[in-house]
Amino acid sequence: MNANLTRLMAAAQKPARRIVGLMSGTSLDGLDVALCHFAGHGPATRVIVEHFATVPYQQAVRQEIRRVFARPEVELQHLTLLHAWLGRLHADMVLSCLRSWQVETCEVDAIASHGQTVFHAPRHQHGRAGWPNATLQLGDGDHLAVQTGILTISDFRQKHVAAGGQGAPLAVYGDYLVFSQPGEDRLLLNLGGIANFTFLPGTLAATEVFSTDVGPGNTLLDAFVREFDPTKSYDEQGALAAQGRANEALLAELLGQPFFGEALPKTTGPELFSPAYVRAAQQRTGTGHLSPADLLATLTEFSAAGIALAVTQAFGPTRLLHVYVSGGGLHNPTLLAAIERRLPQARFATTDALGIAPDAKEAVLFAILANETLAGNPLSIGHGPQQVPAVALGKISFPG
Ligand SMILES: Nc1ncnc2c1ncn2[C@@H]1O[C@H](COP(=O)(O)OP(=O)(O)OP(=O)(O)O)[C@@H](O)[C@H]1O
Ligand SMILES: CC(=O)N[C@H]1[C@@H]2OC[C@@H](O2)[C@@H](O)[C@@H]1O[C@H](C)C(=O)O
Repeated sequence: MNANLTRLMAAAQKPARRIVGLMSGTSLDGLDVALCHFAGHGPATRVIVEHFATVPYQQAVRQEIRRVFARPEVELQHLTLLHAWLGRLHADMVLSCLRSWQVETCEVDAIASHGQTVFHAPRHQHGRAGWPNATLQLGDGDHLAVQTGILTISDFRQKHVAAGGQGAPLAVYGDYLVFSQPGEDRLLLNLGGIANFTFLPGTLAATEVFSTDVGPGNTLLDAFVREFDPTKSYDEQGALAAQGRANEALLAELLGQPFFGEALPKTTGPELFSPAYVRAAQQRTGTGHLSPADLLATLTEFSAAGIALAVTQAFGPTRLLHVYVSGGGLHNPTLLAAIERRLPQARFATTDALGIAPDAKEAVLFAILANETLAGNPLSIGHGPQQVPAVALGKISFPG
């Protein structure tokens, strides 16, 4: 048998394994690297995060990604180069994390790499009749495998699309396996560039589980803060928004986007929720004069309102939900306060209460997906339009 396959089978058959989960999200803040120790798979999965770091992207890296990020038209050569360049950059970042944690590459069974989303195009967003859902992540897994010498599983979203999904949210698989709790209706709310949640019923009925994007999280806040002050990349602690007052006319106009009326589950991205979208809404409502603080206050309310709308759409206004928050938006108290005010029926905590640091959660989720691809079986989750594709996700890259 090919030596790579022998190694793959050995990794798959181990009772426990170590997987490095990688996530670089729509905020372009950096690469999240989580070294996870797994025992078991499927509903018996036990995961411990041994080490976690966010390796920040240098400004120059962000600029290279922004040349193609969420843009319908790009320079094809640059896109091509980025695919290889990001693969190598991510490999260097993994190797430097492992060095600083004093972990040898031979002690790691696999890397689970999400890659960098550069364009997300679900059907409802691209609107081309007869064309499928589509999504594109860069940072090819072969480069990671060859540069690090570690078996790499990557490009998880394509199989989801191939099997009828929109390529996201993939959080549902890992959330279901590690965060379900009998007797507690849980909502795992992630506040990244885009906000999403997974519902985990206290009955543990897998058919009721689903995951959906709900609208912008931080993406618009970041974009306008950058525009007001290019030296900043986000509204530190939500301080600017806290100084302003939300403009109700603009808020209502922003919420008029048909995305908010669509059935759950659904996905979106900065392709739709962009500064251009906000400016057009400002023009229609004559609110182009808003101060930076008032605009940030309005956009912060917009993110909170999108989340509350989806929760109410799914569960009605009174259901008691235990919400566990993760993602960078957790560091924005103005955003959190707005969400809590709009969901008075919910109890809030962070995923720390569930044993996973909120900043590490998405990287851990991809490690869980790789663990399932290696050792698990396709999971049957959801029902009807909320059915989650029951497939093994990701592509396997051998180091040699
Ligand atoms: N101290 C802080 N104050 C305010 N906001 C913060 C702070 N730290 C992080 N954030 C927000 O969190 C964002 C990063 O969040 P995160 O890493 O969860 O996003 P992501 O994974 O890139 O997004 P997605 O989940 O949509 O792919 C930053 O861009 C910023 O908006
Ligand atoms: C296409 C894409 O990269 N989507 C991301 C993004 O960031 C948050 C939200 O939009 C979510 O749909 C998804 O990531 C998480 C990890 C997911 O798939 O569950």
